[in-house]
Amino acid sequence: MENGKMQFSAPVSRDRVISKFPKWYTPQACLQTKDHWHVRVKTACKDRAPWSLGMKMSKVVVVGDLYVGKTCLINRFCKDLFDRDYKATIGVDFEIERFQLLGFPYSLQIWDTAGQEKFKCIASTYYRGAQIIIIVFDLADIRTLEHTRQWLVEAMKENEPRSCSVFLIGAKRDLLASAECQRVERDAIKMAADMRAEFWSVSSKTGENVQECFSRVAAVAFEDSMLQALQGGVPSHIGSSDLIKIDRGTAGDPRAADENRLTCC
Ligand SMILES: Nc1nc2c(ncn2[C@@H]2O[C@H](COP(=O)(O)OP(=O)(O)OP(=O)(O)O)[C@@H](O)[C@H]2O)c(=O)[nH]1
Ligand SMILES: [Mg+2]
Repeated sequence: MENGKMQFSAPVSRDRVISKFPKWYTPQACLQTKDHWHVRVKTACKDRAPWSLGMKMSKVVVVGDLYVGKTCLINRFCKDLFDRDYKATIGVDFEIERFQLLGFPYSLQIWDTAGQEKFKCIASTYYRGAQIIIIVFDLADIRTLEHTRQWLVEAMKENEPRSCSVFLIGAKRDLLASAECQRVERDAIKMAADMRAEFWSVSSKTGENVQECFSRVAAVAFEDSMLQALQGGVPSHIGSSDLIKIDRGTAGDPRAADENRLTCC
C-alpha cells in the first residue's frame, strides 16, 4: 500500500526475482560476507514496510576509461546483447531495470557514462545522487585498473561517502588465459580492498558473471536503502531530483537537455 492505494506492477522476468541474498564473487574484496538478508530488512518486508517507506529505485552510475566495456556490460545485462563494434558513448545514457526483491518491486536506474575525456564534463553532472558506483576496467589492459582510483575520486566529489557502495568490475575476462586472469585479479582485489569496493570479474561477450554481479548490486542497493529508511525516514537518494523523473522521448528526457551542451568540453 502507498498513500492508501494498493500498487500493482507488471511481473518481472524470473532472473530478476531475488529472494535469497546473492553471493559475492570473492570474500577477499566484498562489501559484506553474510549470505542472508539483514534481519531488520527481512522483518520490515514481512510487515510490508517497503510500500510505506516509498522504496522504489536506486541510482547506479557506471564509470571507467573509454573502451573498457561499460556499455557492453549494461547491454548484456539489460538486453542480453553483445556488440563487437565499438560505439563510444556520448555524454550519458541510461536504462531502467526492474527487479522483485523479497517480494517487492524495486528498480535500478543504471547510468552509462562516457569514458572519453571530451565528454567527461557532461557525464560527471550525472554522478550526483548515486547509491551504487560501478567502476569498470579492462582485465586485458592493466593501465585501466590503475585509473580506477581517479574515477572513484571523481565520482565521490558528487556524492556522500556514507550513502554510496562501490563495485570494481574487471571486464573482458574472455580475453585472458586463466593464469593471466588470476594474476590480474589478484592486483584488482588489492585495489578493490583499498577502495572498500566489491570486486567482480565478468565477460559481456560470454555473459559470465554478469547476471550474478547485477543481482548483487540490486540486493545491496535495496538492503542499504531499506536500512537507511528504517533508521531515519526516506534515504537521501530516494525522491531526489536526480531520480525517477524520466520521461523518455519527451522534453523530460535528461539527455535531451545535454544535446546542446556536447561542445562544452
Ligand atoms: N572480447 C570482449 N570484448 C568486449 C567485452 N566487452 C566489451 N568489449 C569490446 O570492447 C569495446 C568497447 O566496449 P564499450 O562497451 O563500447 O566500451 P565503453 O567503456 O562503453 O567505452 P566508452 O563509451 O567510450 O566510454 C567494444 O568493441 C566491445 O565489443 C568483453 O567482455 N569481451
Ligand atoms: Mg560506452
